[in-house]
Amino acid sequence: MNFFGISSVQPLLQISELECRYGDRVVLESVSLDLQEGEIGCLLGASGCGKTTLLHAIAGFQPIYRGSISLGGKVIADTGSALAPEKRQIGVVFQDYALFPHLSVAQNLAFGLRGLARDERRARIGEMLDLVGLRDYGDHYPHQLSGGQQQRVALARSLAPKPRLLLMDEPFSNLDTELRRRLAGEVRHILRETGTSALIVTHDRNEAFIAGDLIGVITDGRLRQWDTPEMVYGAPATTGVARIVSDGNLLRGKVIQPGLVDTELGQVEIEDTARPAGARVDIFVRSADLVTGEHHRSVAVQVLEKHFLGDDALYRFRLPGGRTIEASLDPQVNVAPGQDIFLRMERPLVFTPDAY
Ligand SMILES: Nc1ncnc2c1ncn2[C@@H]1O[C@H](COP(=O)(O)OP(=O)(O)OP(=O)(O)O)[C@@H](O)[C@H]1O
Repeated sequence: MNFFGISSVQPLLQISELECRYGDRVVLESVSLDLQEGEIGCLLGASGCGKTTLLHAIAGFQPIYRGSISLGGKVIADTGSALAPEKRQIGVVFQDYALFPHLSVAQNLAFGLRGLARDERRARIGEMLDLVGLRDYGDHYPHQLSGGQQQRVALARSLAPKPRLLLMDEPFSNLDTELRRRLAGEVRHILRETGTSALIVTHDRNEAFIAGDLIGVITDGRLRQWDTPEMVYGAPATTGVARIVSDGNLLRGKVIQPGLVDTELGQVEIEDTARPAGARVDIFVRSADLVTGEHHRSVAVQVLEKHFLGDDALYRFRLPGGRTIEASLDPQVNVAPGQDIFLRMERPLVFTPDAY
């Protein structure tokens, strides 16, 4: 128990000030995060930001330049030492499933269970197949399964030896959007059922929101925020995080009076009244938070494009100053390219300029 009466539980995974390099090039810098036993963390970020490098460092496939990684309170890697990957009790699921094509599903699962007695092994395989809903597929070969089924086998194979931590690198990226999101939900359920902690790399924010208790957003090799899905979405730490967790537009602004900002898209009220008149701010407005109709804060903008998407439509507008922005609006809004429409923003997110 600490001073506040909250028991301070030792995190399962603790990464502290981690730095990784390829040659002289720094690809991860000052990365720190804690993952508690049973928690699922999702790492989000654009291609090349360093997500896979981070997973590889945790798994033991990537040397670390600075900082440390601990599992269950024991350092498994720091600047001077590294525990061999096979001794870390960490399971890994890759994007390409990596199933052995010449082995049946049951034999694939048996691969990680070579230390067990035959009966125990058979029981564990049955349990795992049940868990992933493939009870009758033990004798099938990988090529006889759909992509989603293959990924479930890969998950079962990684969970079979009861790893302390499971790492998944873009596990669903070979699947179509609908299946990807459904599997993200299933994986969450399976990890919960087995009490397995996991870190999942993805570039699909919806997948991350569905699967994760915590979301980590990486831009340019730095972990900018490590927080609940609600906080990462509702209060992104930087404009870079905002861009990764939602579609929207970044506008330059200037505080005219505390609580009121002038931008290229007119004036907008902000909750933060601590910023003084004259201060420069960046305003991020989500595409879904742009509203049409006459209002004392609205500005006339020109419709450039309209793309019907079904439930909504994606519009591109030209602001009076010349730049373009995107908005997600009701497809029933009756305007055509070339026409003007009144637009204003709601729920602006305010940042100090250049807070990437
Ligand atoms: N073996 C390597 N040698 C040199 N540079 C590398 C190597 N592997 C990755 N990189 C570089 O390190 C950076 C981070 O790569 P990493 O694979 O971790 O990114 P990522 O976020 O997982 O990307 P993606 O989403 O495309 O898989 C990239 O700029 C990449 O080009």
